[in-house]
Amino acid sequence: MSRPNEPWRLPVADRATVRRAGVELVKADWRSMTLVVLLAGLAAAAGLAGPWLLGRIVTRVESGDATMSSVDRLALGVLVCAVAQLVLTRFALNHSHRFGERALARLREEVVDRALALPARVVEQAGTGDLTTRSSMDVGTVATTLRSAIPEVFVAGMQLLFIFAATFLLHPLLGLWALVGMPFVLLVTRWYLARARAAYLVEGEAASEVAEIVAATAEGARTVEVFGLRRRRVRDADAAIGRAYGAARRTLFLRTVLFPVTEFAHSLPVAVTLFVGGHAYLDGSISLGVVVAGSLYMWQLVEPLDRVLMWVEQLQRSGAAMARIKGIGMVAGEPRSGLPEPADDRIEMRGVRYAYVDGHDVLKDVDLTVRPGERLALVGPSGAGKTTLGKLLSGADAPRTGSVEVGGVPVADLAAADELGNRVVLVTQEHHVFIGSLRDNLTMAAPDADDQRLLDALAVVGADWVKDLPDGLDTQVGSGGTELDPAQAQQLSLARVELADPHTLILDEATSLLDPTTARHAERAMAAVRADRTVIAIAHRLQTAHDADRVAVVEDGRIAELGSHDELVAADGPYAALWRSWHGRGASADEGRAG
Ligand SMILES: Nc1ncnc2c1ncn2[C@@H]1O[C@H](COP(=O)(O)OP(=O)(O)OP(=O)(O)O)[C@@H](O)[C@H]1O
Repeated sequence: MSRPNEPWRLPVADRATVRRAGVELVKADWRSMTLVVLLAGLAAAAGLAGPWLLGRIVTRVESGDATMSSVDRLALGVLVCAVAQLVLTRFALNHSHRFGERALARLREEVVDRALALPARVVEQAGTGDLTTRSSMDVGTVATTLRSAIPEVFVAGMQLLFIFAATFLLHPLLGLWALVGMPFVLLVTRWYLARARAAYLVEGEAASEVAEIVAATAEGARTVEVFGLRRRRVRDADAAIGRAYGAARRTLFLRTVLFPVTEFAHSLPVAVTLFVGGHAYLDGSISLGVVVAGSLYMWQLVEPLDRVLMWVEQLQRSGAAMARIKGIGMVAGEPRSGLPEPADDRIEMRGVRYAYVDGHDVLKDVDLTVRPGERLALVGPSGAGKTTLGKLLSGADAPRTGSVEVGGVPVADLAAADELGNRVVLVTQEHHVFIGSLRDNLTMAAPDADDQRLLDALAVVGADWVKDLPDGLDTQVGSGGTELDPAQAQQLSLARVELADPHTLILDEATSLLDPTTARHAERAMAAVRADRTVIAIAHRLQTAHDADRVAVVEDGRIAELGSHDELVAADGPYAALWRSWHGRGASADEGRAG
């Protein structure tokens, strides 16, 4: 699948990591797994008693010493064993599914944690398609295995072991012939296993590529239309689908060799037992009851062998899926535990360099100290690096070199450990309303907050509309629920900030799309949240800079000037020029301040 200009992809974990991950999932819930194995073993044993009892009935009838009551007793035994098998299997499956769901929940949480911890630059490089496929399709594949694979493989494995043992005990000759299909199974499984992991990894990667192209085309539909790129996108999508089709055909080919050969190998012992047993019966060396029981055992062999095989295939598929899921963590890194507590609220950037694309630094040796409680405005021409600076200050990404720390602890580490949200928060113009109740939307910022605290936070941002909601904090919002207008959505997200209670806000004051009345409400809500906090504002309006304690002028990835509005105007440097051009060429600083 290697192609020229292949895009950068998220990595894939090696076999040892996948094995360790599987073991850890089982270890985390080992009691439940032990119970499942025990129940499954008992069910398998109960299943074996049936053919053995049937064989005894045949032997008695054949030897002529069968009475009505002895046959009835044996038949009742068959029935009891069948019922016992049914009940034990039911409980084994019930426990195994519950184990699977718990393990899956842990895996899902891990995927979400790791995906959220991915540096923004990595997400952009990898594309959302790959990430989405890994966290949905791949998690789904592993889910199927977690729910059923372990108990099913155990049940089937034990059944096989017991059946072979029972056949040997019944008659060693029949026991030996029972193994006749094994060499075929071993050879074809070896052949398959040598190829399956690579083939399934390619299949997963091809699915990611299709998802990526579809997502990117949908997101950029207007651009595609405006620039007449439709044909090109269709061609790219066709090529990706073609590769996905080829990858799926390869895995299909592997299955079409594996399954028929093993089907044949499974049926072979039944035919051989009937043939060899029949001859032995005719020459009087074996009883009819033994041949019947032996054939029934061989017949019983087919189903667990089929199941084991199906799961071998599914395990390969989910091993590849797990390798892709664990690959996300390889970039995000393990969550760091035991981070020291920041000594204070001071934010320091030292010698920071940062690049989106290797070799093109967009921040170049930035040093900046933000004092607790101050209002700092970042200004500068478009593309100078203000937003990037904001991203690094908010821990969304780590610098390439240098450090960004709050109270002496790297902000990116605090963000990865989920410890930054109550210290430094980036407030943008995107105000996401999550599907769920209003309460859910708020408590995500403060899980322990009671209703009164939630209502107080809403009151701070002026969200009076909460009183009019039919179900109050229980009102369902987000897609499909009560529609919140842009101003309400902003108030909700600012109420979340108020609840998280960070000491520092980084405000990306992107040009607002709100209408004037809504903008006024929004401004009031924002002012309420800003009060008593350190504020770093990425300013698009110079009025913000004018009102700030200090202004940092960013030019070409560097801080060109730093000082108060008055100092910078007096210095007559780049800021003074910006200020003058905002007020009209030649305007005095006093006039500017009045504006
Ligand atoms: N995701 C990205 N991938 C590659 N380059 C990027 C990315 N985002 C920004 N850049 C580049 O980094 C540089 C700094 O961009 P940044 O958005 O930080 O500037 P800015 O000062 O905030 O600009 P604006 O005022 O227009 O928002 C620019 O040259 C921009 O093209």
